Parts: sequence; C-alpha cells; structure tokens
Amino acid sequence: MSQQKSSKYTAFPPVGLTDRQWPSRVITQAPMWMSTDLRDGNQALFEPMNADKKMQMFKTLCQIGFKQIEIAFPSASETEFGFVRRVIEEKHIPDDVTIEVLTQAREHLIRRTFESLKGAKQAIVHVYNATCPTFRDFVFGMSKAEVVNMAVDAVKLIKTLAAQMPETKITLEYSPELFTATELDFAKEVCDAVTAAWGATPDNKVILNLPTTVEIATPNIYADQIEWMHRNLERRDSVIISLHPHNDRGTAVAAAELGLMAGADRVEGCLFGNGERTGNVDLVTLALNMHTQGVDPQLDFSDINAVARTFEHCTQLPIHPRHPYVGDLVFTAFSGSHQDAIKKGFAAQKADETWSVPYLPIDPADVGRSYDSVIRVNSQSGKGGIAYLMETEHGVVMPRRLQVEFSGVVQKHTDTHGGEVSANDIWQLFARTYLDAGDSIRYREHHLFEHGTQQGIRLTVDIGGTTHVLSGEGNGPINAAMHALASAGIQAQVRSYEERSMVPMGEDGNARACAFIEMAASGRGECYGAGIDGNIVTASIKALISGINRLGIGTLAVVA
Ligand SMILES: CC(=O)SCCNC(=O)CCNC(=O)[C@H](O)C(C)(C)COP(=O)(O)OP(=O)(O)OC[C@H]1O[C@@H](n2cnc3c(N)ncnc32)[C@H](O)[C@@H]1OP(=O)(O)O
Ligand SMILES: CC(C)C(=O)C(=O)O
Repeated sequence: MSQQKSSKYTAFPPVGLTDRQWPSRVITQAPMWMSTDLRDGNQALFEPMNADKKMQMFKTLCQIGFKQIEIAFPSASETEFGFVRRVIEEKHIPDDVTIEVLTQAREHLIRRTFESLKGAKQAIVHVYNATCPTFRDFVFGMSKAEVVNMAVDAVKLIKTLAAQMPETKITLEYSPELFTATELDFAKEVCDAVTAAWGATPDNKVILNLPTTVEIATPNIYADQIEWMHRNLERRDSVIISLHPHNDRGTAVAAAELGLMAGADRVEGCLFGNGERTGNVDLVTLALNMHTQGVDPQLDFSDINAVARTFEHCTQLPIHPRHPYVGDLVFTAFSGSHQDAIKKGFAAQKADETWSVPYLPIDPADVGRSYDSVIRVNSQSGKGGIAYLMETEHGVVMPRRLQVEFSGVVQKHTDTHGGEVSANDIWQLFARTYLDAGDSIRYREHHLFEHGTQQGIRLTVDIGGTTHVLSGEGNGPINAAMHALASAGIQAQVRSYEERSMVPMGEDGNARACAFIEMAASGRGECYGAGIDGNIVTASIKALISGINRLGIGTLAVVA
C-alpha cells in the first residue's frame, strides 16, 4: 500500500450520458484557435512579459496564424492597459486578427476594459465569473440566482458599453469559471441567461467558453460534459462552444481532442502548454496532432525551432527535451531496434507518399527539423543506427554482415567509454579498424596487365617495413592480387566481395569507391577488410590488404 492518504479524495462522479456520441466522431477540421499566451500564459510567469516581449510574442502568434489572441487583462495593471493601447495606437493588429481582453464580472473593471479598447476595429470582450459550489459558498457568498445575476448584469453592461462604441465590433465571450466543477444544469442555466442577455443570434454569436479551470477528472468526463452542453444549450446556432483545458492531470490535450469530438467549435490555450500551474492546453501539440491525422491545423509550425526560441526568450521558461514535436530529443532514437526500423523506414519511404516511418509519427522536416539528430548512438544502440550514420554522414553503405561485425567494435567502445558516440567518432573507429588496420602489410601501388585470358598484376607492398614487388595472375584483379600475396606465403580465402560508390564524393569532388571483402584464413576465423580509393581496383586491393592485416596473417609473409 502507498504511503500517501488517497482516502481524503473522492472520485469525480460520471455524467450519466448513456447515449454519448463523441466516441465515434473524428476530428476532420481545425477549430477556431485562440491563443491566451499573453494573458493566461503571462499571468503564470514568475516574471510577466514586459511590453516589448509581449509585442514580440504577439507578432509571432500572428505569424503562426492565430486569428484570435487574448492580449491582456487590461484592468489589472497599467502595463496590461498600456499594452492594449500600444497595439491599437501603433496599428500592430492585422486586419484578420481579433484581439481579446479579459475582465472579471465587476462594473469598474469592465468600464476600464472598454477604455482600453478605444480605436480597435474589432475585439472580443471576455468576461468571467466562477459558478461552482465552492466559489458560490466560500468566495462570493452568493446563491445560484445571485451568481446568474452577476453574469447577466456584467453582460448587460458590456452590451451598453459596446453600443456606445459603434466603431468597434465587439464580440462577447463568457466563461463560467470552474465549469467542470459546476453542476451541469446550473452551468447551462447561467450560459443560457448570458446568451439571452446578449441577444445572441446566428449572425452575432456569443462565445461560451467552458473551462477545465482546474483539471479534476478524466478527459472522457470532460467530453461528456461538453456533449451534454452541446445538446442542451439554448440557441445552439447562436453559440460558439469554446474549450479552455488546463493540464493538472496531464491530460489537457486529450480533453481538448475529446471535447472537439463532443461538439466544441473553438479551443483556447498556449504555446508549448504554458499557463497556470501545469499549464493551459498545448496548442502546438494539438495542432500538430491534427496535422499527423491529415487535418490541416491552419497554424504554421513549419519552423518550430524559431517559435520555440521566441517562446523561451519571452517566457524565460525552458522547453523540455522530450516535449512533443519540439523537444531536442523527440526526433532522436538511441536504442538499436528503433534505429534499425527507422533506417529501413527511411529507405522505404517514397516522396509524396503517406508518411509511414516507424517510431516517427511526423516527418521532422514538416516542422523544420533536420534528420541529423534522428539517430544517435550510445551503448543502447545496434547495427542499424551505426549503419545509418555511416551512410548518411559518411556515404558508406556497409554490407549487412559488416554492420554486425562493426557494431561489436562500436559497442566495445561505448561500453568502455560510456556516453554517446558522434558520427565523427564512429568514422574514426571505422578508419582505425578497417582502413588503417595494421602495418604488417601496406599497399603502395599496382600495375595490371593482360596475360592471354588471365589478368596479371605486379603489386608493390611494404612487408614489415621493406618494399617488395609481388607478381600473380588470376581470373580478375582480386584473384591476381590474392595469388601475388600467396607467392609471399600469405594464404587466405575471399568469402564475399562488395564495392559501392561513396556519396557524397571526396573533398576533391571526385567519385570514390568503398570495397568490402570478407576473408577467412585457416585457424584465424573470418573478418572483413575495407578499402577506399578513387580507383575501384585500388579500393579492392586495399580492402584485401586490410582483411589480411585484420586476420593477423601479414606477419606470416615469407619473401625470398
Ligand atoms: C482562472 C483565471 O485565470 S481567471 C483570471 C485571473 N487573473 C488575474 O486575476 C490576474 C489579474 N487580476 C488582478 O489584477 C486583480 O485580481 C483584479 C484587478 C482583477 C482584482 O483585484 P482586487 O479587486 O484587488 O481583488 P483580488 O485580486 O483580491 O481578487 C479577489 C476578489 O475578486 C472577486 N472575484 C474573483 N473572481 C471574480 C469574477 N470573475 N467576477 C467578479 N468578482 C470576482 C472575489 O470575490 C474577490 O472579491 P472581494 O475582494 O470583494 O472578496
Ligand atoms: C478566465 C477563465 C477562462 C480561465 O482562465 C480559466 O477558467 O482557466
């Protein structure tokens, strides 16, 4: 049994919506998005953004494509009021963007809010009062009827003030704060009273924002609550149902997705899940989740790193390396079987075809991330990842059995040294193991000649530091070279041979070949040799000599 006392809590009661429809619905289009980064996000920072940072964030939000942005709680402070004035007076608001401002349902705060909006072309005035029992009983000390009146009085005042400001098109948003902790029939009663007081019509809709001010139940309960409101609210055709999930239980994204399936039209949240306590719903994750289902989110995160940089600068909050879609490590696989599957998936993925690379739910390129960090190697890695880095970073496509052999070399290195090995480290290991495999025999040069139907070779090598010219004939250059080496007492068999061109080319821009020869020698087992050269025959002979040195039989040479 755990030590913490769970008995002091009770489970949230089910809604009892037995004919719920949302589980079989699918999200097929983006909702209206509203960013509250500059309000709910900002009010949760240990150091709220100054005006310049707010402006930078506002511009970024506009660039991403948000059409509704809650920019302040203008009656809260001169800073907040001043920011609203600045965006209006300095004409920073694009024509297709509507700014939004929040106020409590209190007369002096509403009046001050309207003062801040003078000169705006359009604005959403967002008014809220809590409706749940704890607020009614402990905070307001009000009956249900008094709480309804509080909301309705605020809405009437907003209607009056809006009428006095005909140059600004005012949309009303109302939030029954702590909606999810409010009795559903009472939430509906307050919302219906607001809709009626505003005189909402299909051409002048009211936004009813139904927040999980504090997330207190599983997301299916939120979906039931939203579907119940969607089905029972009066004048549904004159109402925009908005979601405002918080993430106290870590399920805000799920709550928003299920809430949309349950009939909501709009979602409020913040970039990367900033916001009070555990945050508002993460709009980036929500949007990119839609993208990965083939639904255009209507928000542009094609350079997610740039958005992240602005976010971190303005909020002074770091983004976790495993944050969905944006974290430094989310497109990285360290473990062997993942790397192997990703490598094979990349190879099979055709341009313009449905994305289906294992372990990567999104193409990193869609959010402006490169493939560079997709595969990183440490002691958890296997041959697939190592082969991937050798191929993508160094243009060396290794035969499968060589992958197995070389991964043992890398594994030994990571076991000894710990930590990650870079693509460059892997290359150094490859070069030390195969290209510079020992100096009992060193290649210097060769000359090929025809001898009847046979291929002849004069092969110049250093054996034990002394230069020798060995001759041999065979049915091809490799066979001839084997015979030349055999004339010096070096006996080995070639088990397999592969040669591939390397991409990219060498530093001089010329093509290079990489040859791999699998060899065996009596009592010495089997191993690979590898050679790289601009000349394909030279690459093969170097591979042969690499194999001989690795088998340890170069020292057995006997030259007359
Ligand atoms: C869930 C949310 O995120 S809601 C948004 C919360 N954001 C903020 O509060 C940030 C900005 N807020 C502020 O600057 C201030 O709180 C102000 C200006 C709004 C109000 O300041 P004050 O008048 O000093 O009140 P205070 O900050 O102590 O808030 C508590 C008062 O607000 C009342 N209140 C709380 N919510 C509401 C509401 N939605 N409508 C009306 N009154 C409310 C409380 O009953 C309490 O009233 P009381 O002092 O008569 O008991
Ligand atoms: C003002 C409301 C919408 C709010 O921020 C909340 O309930 O979390």
